[in-house]
Amino acid sequence: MSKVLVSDSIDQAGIDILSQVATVDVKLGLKPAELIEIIGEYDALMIRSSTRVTQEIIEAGTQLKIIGRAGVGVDNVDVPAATRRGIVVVNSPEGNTIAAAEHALAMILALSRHIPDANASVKRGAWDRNSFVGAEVYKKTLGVVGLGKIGSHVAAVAKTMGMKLLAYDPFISTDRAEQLGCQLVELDLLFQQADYITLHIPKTPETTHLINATTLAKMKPTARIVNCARGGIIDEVALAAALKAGKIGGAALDVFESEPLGESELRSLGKEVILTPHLGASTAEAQVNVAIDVAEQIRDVLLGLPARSAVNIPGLGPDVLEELKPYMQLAETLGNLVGQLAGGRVEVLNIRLQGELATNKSQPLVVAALKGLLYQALRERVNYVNASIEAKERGIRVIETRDASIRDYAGTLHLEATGTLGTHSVTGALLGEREIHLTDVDGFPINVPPSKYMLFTLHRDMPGIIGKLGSLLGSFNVNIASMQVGRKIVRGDAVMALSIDDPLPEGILNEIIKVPGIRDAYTVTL
Ligand SMILES: NC(=O)c1ccc[n+]([C@@H]2O[C@H](COP(=O)([O-])OP(=O)(O)OC[C@H]3O[C@@H](n4cnc5c(N)ncnc54)[C@H](O)[C@@H]3O)[C@@H](O)[C@H]2O)c1
Ligand SMILES: O=C(O)[C@H](O)COP(=O)(O)O
Repeated sequence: MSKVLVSDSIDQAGIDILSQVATVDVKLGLKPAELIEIIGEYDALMIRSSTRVTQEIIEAGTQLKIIGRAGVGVDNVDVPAATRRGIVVVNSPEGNTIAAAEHALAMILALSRHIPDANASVKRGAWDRNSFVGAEVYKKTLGVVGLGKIGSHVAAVAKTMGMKLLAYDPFISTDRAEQLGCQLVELDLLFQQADYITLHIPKTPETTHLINATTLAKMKPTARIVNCARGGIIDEVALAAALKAGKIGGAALDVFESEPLGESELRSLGKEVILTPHLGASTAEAQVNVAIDVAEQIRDVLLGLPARSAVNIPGLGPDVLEELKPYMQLAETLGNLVGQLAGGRVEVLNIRLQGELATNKSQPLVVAALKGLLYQALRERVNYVNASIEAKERGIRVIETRDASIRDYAGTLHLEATGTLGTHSVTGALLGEREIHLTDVDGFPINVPPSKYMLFTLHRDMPGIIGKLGSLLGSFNVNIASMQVGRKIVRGDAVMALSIDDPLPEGILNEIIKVPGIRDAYTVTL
C-alpha cells in the first residue's frame, strides 16, 4: 500500500479520501532535518503553506510521486526541482478563493472602522468613542491589483458596497474588467487615485517589492493598503516608514516577507495597522474544499491516473484534460511505437496534428508523445512532468505542424522520428468508441489497433511472402493474432503489421529479413 505524509494541518475530509488508497501519517511541525530523514518512505506529501519543500527534501524523497498543496500558492515548493525528478505538484486553485476574498474585504472594513483596536479597548474596560471615528467605503475608490479569481470576487462585492473600482492587471482584457465594473488603468494612476488598494497577485520577480518607498510616495496620504496575497509584494520596512511618517493612511496585512512574522516595526504601530497570521484561507468551508480537492488528486495519481490541477504539467487544466485524455493516450502510444521503429538516438520528432485535432491545444499531446518516445530509454522514470525536460536534455528537437484539412479520418496525429538509424513515421486516429487505431506506418496506409507485441515488416508485395513469414513464425511457436498489409501500389513496396501473442524470441528478426522479398523487420512492445 502507498504511504502519504501529511505535514501541515489538513481537514479530516482529505485524510479520509487518502486513507482509501494509502497509509496516512499526519506529522505536524517537523523540522527540515526531520522531514529529510523520513520523506524517503513516502509516495506522496500533502502540505499547506507552512512546510517548505526544498530541493534537499525533494532529493531525499526517492519514492515521491506527488506533492499536494492544499491551497493555491506553491511558492513554498521548489517546483523546478520536483519537475526534474518527475514529481507531480498539484494545488487547489479555487478551493479557498471566497475565503481569501472575504478576508481582504473584512480587512478593508476593519481598517476603515478600527474594529480590532476598538474591540481591544472595550475588552480592556474602556468606553472610548472618540478615538475610533472611521471612514465610509461608500463612493470611495478601490484599486484592485490583480483581477484574477480572488481580485474579481473582491471587486464584485466592493461594487455592491458602492465603491468605484480601478483595476490593474496586464493579463486581462478590458472587456473582462468592464464586466466586473472595473476601469482598467495603469498602476501609477491606480496608486494616485485609490483610497483603498488591495493586492491579489502572485509573488514573482516582477511583483516582489511592487509596493516600496517610491510607489508608496505616489499614494494619497489617506490611502489604505491591504495585502492578503503574498508576503514580499510589499517592502515591509518601507511600509512601516511610510505609515510612521503619515505618507499613507493605513495597512492591513495577512501575509509577510517571512512567516511567522518575527521582529517588525509593524507590530509597534497603532490602529492604522492590522496584522493577521496568514488567515486568508482559514475558513471551515475553504479547508474542506482544498483538502478534498487535493486529496482526490493525490489518490488519483497514486492509482496511476492524471491529476486535474498539476502546476508542473504544461497546459493541462481540468477542462483540457477531460477532452484530451484519449488523444494523449494516442500520442503516447505513437511516440512509443515510432521510438522503437527508429531505434538508436532520436534527434528530431515531427508532430503533425491533422483535421479536427489541428484546433486542439497541442502542448499536452507533445508532452505525451515525448513520454512515449522516451519510454524505452527511461521506463517508469519518464512521465508527463519531466518528459519535455528529458527530451531537451537529450537534444531532441520537436517540430510541430498543424493541418486542419480533413483527409481519410476526422482527426489524426502523425509522428515522424529521425535519428541516428534513419527516419520512421506512424499515424494514428481515434475510431469508434475512441479506440486507438494505427492508420499509417512509414507512409503505408493500414488500419489496425495496436497490441502489446507487434511485428512490422517492410517487404515487396508479391505472392507467397505472407505464407513464408507465417510458416517461419510458426516454426518458432509464435502465434499471430492479426495481420494486415498496407501498400500504395500493387506489387510495389508494402508494410505488414502483425499482432502477436507473445514477445518475439531472440534471433528470429535475423531469420525474417532473410526471407526473399522482406527488406526490413521491426519488433515492438507497447
Ligand atoms: N492569504 C491567503 O491565505 C491566500 C489565500 C488564497 C490565495 N492567496 C494568494 O492570493 C493571490 C491571488 O490568488 P488568485 O487565486 O486570485 O490567483 P489568480 O491566478 O486567479 O489571479 C492572479 C492575477 O494576478 C494577475 N497578475 C499576475 N502578475 C501580475 C502583475 N505583475 N501585475 C498585475 N497583475 C498580475 C494575473 O493576471 C491574474 O489575473 C496569490 O498570490 C495567492 O497565493 C492568498
Ligand atoms: O496560497 C494559499 O492558498 C494561501 O496562502 C493559504 O495558505 P494556507 O493553506 O497555509 O492557509
